[in-house]
Amino acid sequence: MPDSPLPVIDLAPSFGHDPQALHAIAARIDAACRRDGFFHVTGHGVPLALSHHLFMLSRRLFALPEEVKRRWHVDLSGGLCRGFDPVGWQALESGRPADLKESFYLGVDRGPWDALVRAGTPNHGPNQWPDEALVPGFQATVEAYQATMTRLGRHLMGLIALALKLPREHFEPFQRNPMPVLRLLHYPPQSASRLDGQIGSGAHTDWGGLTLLAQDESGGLQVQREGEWIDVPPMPGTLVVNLGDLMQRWTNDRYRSSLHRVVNRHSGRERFSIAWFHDIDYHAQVATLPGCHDASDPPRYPAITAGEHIVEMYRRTTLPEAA
Ligand SMILES: O=C(O)CCC(=O)C(=O)O
Ligand SMILES: [Fe+2]
Repeated sequence: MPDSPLPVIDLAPSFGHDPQALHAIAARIDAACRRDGFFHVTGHGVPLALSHHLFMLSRRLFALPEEVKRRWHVDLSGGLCRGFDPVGWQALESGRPADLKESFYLGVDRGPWDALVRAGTPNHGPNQWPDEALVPGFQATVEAYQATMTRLGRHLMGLIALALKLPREHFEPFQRNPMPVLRLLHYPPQSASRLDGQIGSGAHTDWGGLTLLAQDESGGLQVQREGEWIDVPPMPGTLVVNLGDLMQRWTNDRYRSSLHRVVNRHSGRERFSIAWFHDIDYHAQVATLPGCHDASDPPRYPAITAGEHIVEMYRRTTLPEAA
């Protein structure tokens, strides 16, 4: 396995009952969250066959003709951010040209009877599913992956609570009816004809709770540390975990939501990744955690509603539809 400048944390012992092992993992997570808010995890329990299968289906999906993919364009999701977004839809770094990537967004598949949907909660509703005949097994595999990542995300939130010297269940009330997002990403090869300054994903921080990222072997993900871009190398079988803005706010800046970007440097090579944004309940109030403020370090941020923050960030990074 290649070396990484980020810690590689084996989660396997955290699924057992040895309190010392748990304490040791929580301490490593604490250090990683304070430094960059970025680390690799092994022993995470996500079956390799499941993520391989999802990568394979993602390749199949993005290989479809553009006009077919546009049948599930996000703009057809009725104001939800669900479905296919082509190159040109998003610029994560303001002032840069559109990111050189296309993606497919999937959320919790909620029908019209769902209480949050009936209440008109932004971004809550049904997915747009590609036709089963075009990408056989897509829905079943996505749902299996979503279930696995929901469990892992909750598990990690428990470890982060321990890292913050809070009860392991501290974040449970914020994840009763959450709004996680699965995003399949495809970075076409960066060609000579690309626009000036155009890269796979412009520099950004993630907006929500945790991101759990599976990347293929191409490389290209970079995180900013003390003003320098450092590579987050692919390490087969591991996931990259990074904290989003809400974790930084919650911890009063003790934990970091770091700038990162994707530069697909291999000419002629496409890159695939799968991001799981483990976001909390839309209506969850994120206010400075106990233990993260005192008289000498009062809360730096007002309380914020998780969903409102995330929906606003979608709005800010979506480009007006190119003609
Ligand atoms: O594709 C990647 O490696 C990272 C994607 C990312 O940072 C994002 O979608 O927020
Ligand atoms: Fe990101």
